[in-house]
Amino acid sequence: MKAIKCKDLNKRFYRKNALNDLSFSIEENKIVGVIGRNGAGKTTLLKIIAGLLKEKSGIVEVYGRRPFNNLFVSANTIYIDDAMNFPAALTLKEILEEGKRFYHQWDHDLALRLFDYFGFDPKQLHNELSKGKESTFNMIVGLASRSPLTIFDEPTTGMDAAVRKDFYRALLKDYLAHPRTILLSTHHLEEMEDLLEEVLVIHEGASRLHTSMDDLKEYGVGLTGKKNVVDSLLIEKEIIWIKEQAFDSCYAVIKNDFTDQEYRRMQEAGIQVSPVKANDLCIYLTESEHGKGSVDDVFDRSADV
Ligand SMILES: Nc1ncnc2c1ncn2[C@@H]1O[C@H](COP(=O)(O)OP(=O)(O)OP(=O)(O)O)[C@@H](O)[C@H]1O
Repeated sequence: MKAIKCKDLNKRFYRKNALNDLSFSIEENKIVGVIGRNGAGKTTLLKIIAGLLKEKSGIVEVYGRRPFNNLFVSANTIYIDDAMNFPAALTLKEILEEGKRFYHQWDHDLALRLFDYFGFDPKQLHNELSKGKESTFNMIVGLASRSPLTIFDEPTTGMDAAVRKDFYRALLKDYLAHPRTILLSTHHLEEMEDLLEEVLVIHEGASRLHTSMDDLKEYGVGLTGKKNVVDSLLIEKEIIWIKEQAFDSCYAVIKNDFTDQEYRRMQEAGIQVSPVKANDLCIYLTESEHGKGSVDDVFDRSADV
C-alpha cells in the first residue's frame, strides 16, 4: 500500500513557487531521505504531507486521504523539526508523560531509556535546552511516538557528531524492530547512506530523482579526459554535470548506462572513469541550470578587478 502519493503538487508563497508539479509516491514501511539544496522545497513538502500546510493545487494523499485538516492523518503522523513548541510550563519528563497520552503507539520505556542515555535532567524545561540537546530531545519524542508516518525535518541540527551517530543507530534499530514509514530531510546524506532505503532528490520544488539508495550509489560515473574525446562519447547520454578543466580536458558526470563495449571504447580513448559518491551526485543533480560556477570563481573574479 502507498503511504504517500503526490501528483502535480504545487505550493506558492506570495510570488514564489515553493513546489512545482511535484510527483512521486512512497510505499509503506520505508525510510526515505528527502534531499535538496537550501530553499529546494523540502520543508514545504514535509509540512504539506503532515497536514500542517495546505497545497495550492495537485493531489497529495497520505494513506489515501488528503492530509490538510484530516484527523486520521494527524493521529498517524508526527512531524519533528527544530521549531517544535511544547507547553512552556512542562518539564521534559512531563512532556514525555504527555506523549504517552497523545500518541497511541507511544513506547514510554524507550523514551525513558533514551532520555537517561542522553543525560537529560527530568526537571529541565524545553526552552532551556541548548540547540543540540533540543534536537536530541525532539528526536526521542519522534522515535518513541512510533507514529506510522514519522517525519524528521533536518533532525540533527546542532547535534555533535557522536550524537548524530547514536541517533542514526537508534533510528535504524527501532525501525527494524517496528517498521514504519519514515521521511528524513537532511544535508548529511553521506552520514545516512546506510540508513536510507530510498532518496527523493528535490530541485527547485520538483522531483529530480526518486530511487533506491543502492541505485543512487551507482547512478552516475565521472569521466575525465580531453574535451573533444569526452564530447564524442556522450552523444545520446544524459549529462548530469560537466566542467571544463585546464589543457582542453573536462570532467563530466554522466548517467551510468554505458555498455561494456562503450566502457572498453572509453578506456582505449584514454578516458578515466571514476565512481561518483551519492552525496556528490545529489549536488551535481541539483546544480542550477544557469550555474554560478564554483565559489572559486568569486575569488578569481575579485583578483581580476
Ligand atoms: N512562509 C513562507 N513565506 C514565504 N516564502 C516561503 C515560506 N516558506 C518557504 N518559503 C519559500 O519557499 C521555498 C522553499 O522553502 P523550504 O523551506 O521548503 O525549502 P527547504 O528545502 O526546506 O530549505 P532549507 O534546506 O534551507 O531548509 C523557498 O524559496 C522559501 O523562501
